[in-house]
Amino acid sequence: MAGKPSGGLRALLGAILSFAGPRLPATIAVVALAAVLEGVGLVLLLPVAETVFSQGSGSEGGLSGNLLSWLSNVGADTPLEQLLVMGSAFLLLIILRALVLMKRDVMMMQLAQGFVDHIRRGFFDRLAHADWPVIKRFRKSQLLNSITTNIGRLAVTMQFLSNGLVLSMMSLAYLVAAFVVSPVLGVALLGMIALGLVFAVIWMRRSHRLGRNLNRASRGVMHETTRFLEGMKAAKAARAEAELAERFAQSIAETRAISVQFVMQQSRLRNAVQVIAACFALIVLLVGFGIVGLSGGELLVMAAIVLRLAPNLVATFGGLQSIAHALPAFESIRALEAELDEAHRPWRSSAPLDNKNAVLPGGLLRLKDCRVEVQDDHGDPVTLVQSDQLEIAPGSLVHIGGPSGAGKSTLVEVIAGLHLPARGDVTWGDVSLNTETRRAWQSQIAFAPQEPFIFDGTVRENLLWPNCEASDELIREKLAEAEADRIVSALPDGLDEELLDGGARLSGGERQRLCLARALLRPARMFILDEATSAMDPQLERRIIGGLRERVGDRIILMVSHSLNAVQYADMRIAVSDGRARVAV
Ligand SMILES: Nc1ncnc2c1ncn2[C@@H]1O[C@H](COP(=O)(O)OP(=O)(O)OP(=O)(O)O)[C@@H](O)[C@H]1O
Repeated sequence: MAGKPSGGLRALLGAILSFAGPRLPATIAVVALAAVLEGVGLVLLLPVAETVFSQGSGSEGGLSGNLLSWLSNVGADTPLEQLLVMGSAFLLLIILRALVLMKRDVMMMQLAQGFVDHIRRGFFDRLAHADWPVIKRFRKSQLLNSITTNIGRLAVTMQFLSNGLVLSMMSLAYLVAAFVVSPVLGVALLGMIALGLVFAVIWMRRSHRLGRNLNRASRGVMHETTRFLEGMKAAKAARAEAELAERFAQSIAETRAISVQFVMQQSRLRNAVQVIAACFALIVLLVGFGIVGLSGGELLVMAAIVLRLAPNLVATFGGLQSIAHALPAFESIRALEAELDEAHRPWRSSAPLDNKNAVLPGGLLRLKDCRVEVQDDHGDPVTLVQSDQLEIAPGSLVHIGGPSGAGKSTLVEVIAGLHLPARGDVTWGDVSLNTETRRAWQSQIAFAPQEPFIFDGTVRENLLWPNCEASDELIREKLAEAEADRIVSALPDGLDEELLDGGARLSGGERQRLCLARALLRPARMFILDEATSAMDPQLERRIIGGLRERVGDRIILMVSHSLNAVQYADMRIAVSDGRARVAV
C-alpha cells in the first residue's frame, strides 16, 4: 500500500483519466465555462457599482469608464438607462450561468458515479473470476469491507474531487476578476492562496495517515458485524450476548475516535484559512483604500471577490484533506484487486465454452499422481491433498470419508474443477482437466455443497439457478428424489413462494434438500455431494442415498460424508487421511 498520499492520488487520477477518456475535456470545458460566467458576472458588477456610487459623474478610462462611454455612444446616456442595460446583461448572464451549472452538475455526477460503478464492477468481476482457493483465503469481512465501506469512501473521494475541480476553476475566475480590478491586490490574493495551499498540502499527509487507520478500524467493524450476525445464536445459547455486543461497541468506538481526530484536524485547517482570509480582507481594505487608492466601487467588488473566494478556499483545502483521508480506501481496493488478478492468472486462458464443438468429458475418471496446492501467506506452496492413483468408473456411487480436515472437500473441489492440480493429471475419459477444458468439464458436473445456498427469490428461481431450464413436472420429479416435494407443497405459493433471507424460515435439512434437488435438475454426468445431507436424519438420508444409487445410470456420484448410509450404498470407498487419498479396502 502506498505510504504517501501523492502516490495513491496519482494512481487514482490515472484511473479516472483512463475511465473518463474523451468525456473529460468536454466536462472540464463546461466546468471552465461556468467559472468564466461567474467571473464575468463579478467583473460586470464593477461598472454597475461605479454608476451607482458616482451618480452619473462617470469614471474615466479603465474597464468601467470604457464600458460606460461605449454605452453613452450607443444611446444609453443617463445612469438609469446605463443601469438598465447593464442590469439586463447581468440577468441574461445569471440565466445562462444557471443553465451551464445544471449541465456541469449532471456531467460531473455522471463522471464521478460512473467511475465508482466502474471500480465496483471491476472488483466484482475479479472476485467472480478469482481462483477458488484464493477466495477461500480472504476473510469474508475483508471482502465485504471493500465492497461496501471502501467503495462508499471512494464515492466520497469522487465527490470531493468533483467539487475540488469546480471550486478551483471558480477560484481561478475570482483571481482573474481580482487582477482586472486591481493587479496589485490580485498578486496579494495569489500569495494568500499559495500560503493556504502550503498548509493544506502539509496537512494532507496527516489526513492520509488517519485515513489508513480508519481503513484498519472499519475492517475491524465489518469483522465484528459479521461475527455479531453469524454468532448471535451461539452467543445466546452460551449467554455471551454481552461479550459480543461489547466487542462490537469497542470496534465502532475506535472508528469514532479516528473520525473525531479527522474532524478536529479539518477544523484547525478551516480556522487557519479563515484567519489568513480575514487578515487579507483587512489588508485589502487598508492597502486598497490608503495606498492603491481604489474607488468605492472597486473596493466593493474586491470585497465581494474576497468574500466569495474565502469559503471557496476553505472548502477546497478541506476537500484536499478529505481526499487524502479517503484515499487509503481506494489504495486498499487496488491492493485487493492486484491479489485477485494474481490469483486469476492460472485461469485467465480458460476458453469460453463452445457448446457445439466442445469435447465433453465422460467415462472413466482418473487421478494420477495428483497434488493440490495453495500458497500460504508468504507465497510458499502448501500441499492440501494428494493421491497416487484413483480410478472411478461410470455408474459408481463413491463414498469419500476420513477425519475432519483430512482433505476430503479439497479432493472433490479439484475433481469439480475448482482447483487446478499443481502436479499430476486429472482426466475424465479423453479429457484432461486444464485451463482450456475447464468450462466443458464443469458443464458436466452438479455440485451440492454442505452449506446450502438459497437466495431471495421464488423456489422455482432457486431450483433453476444458474441457467437451468426445466418444466414444472421435471422440477417436481427432482424434488421428490431429494425428498423435498412435501416442503414445497406445504408452502402457500408452492414453487412460486418467495424465499427470503437465505431461506431462513426453513430448517438446515430442508435447505439442503432444496439444494440437492437443484443439483439433480442439472443434466450432469457427475454429481458431487460434499456433506450435502449432513443436516438430515439417518432414515431420510438413507432413502435419498438409496434412490440415488438406484438411478445412478452411467453417471458418477461422489459423496463426501461421515454417515454410514453412504458407506453402505457405496460401490467404492475412498479414504482420505493426512492429505492423502487412497482406495479403501
Ligand atoms: N485455501 C486454503 N488455504 C489454506 N489451507 C486450506 C485451504 N483450503 C483448505 N485448507 C486446509 O486444508 C485442509 C483440508 O481441508 P478440507 O476442507 O479439504 O478438509 P475436510 O476433510 O473436507 O474437512 P471436514 O470434514 O472438516 O470438512 C484443512 O486443514 C484446511 O484448513
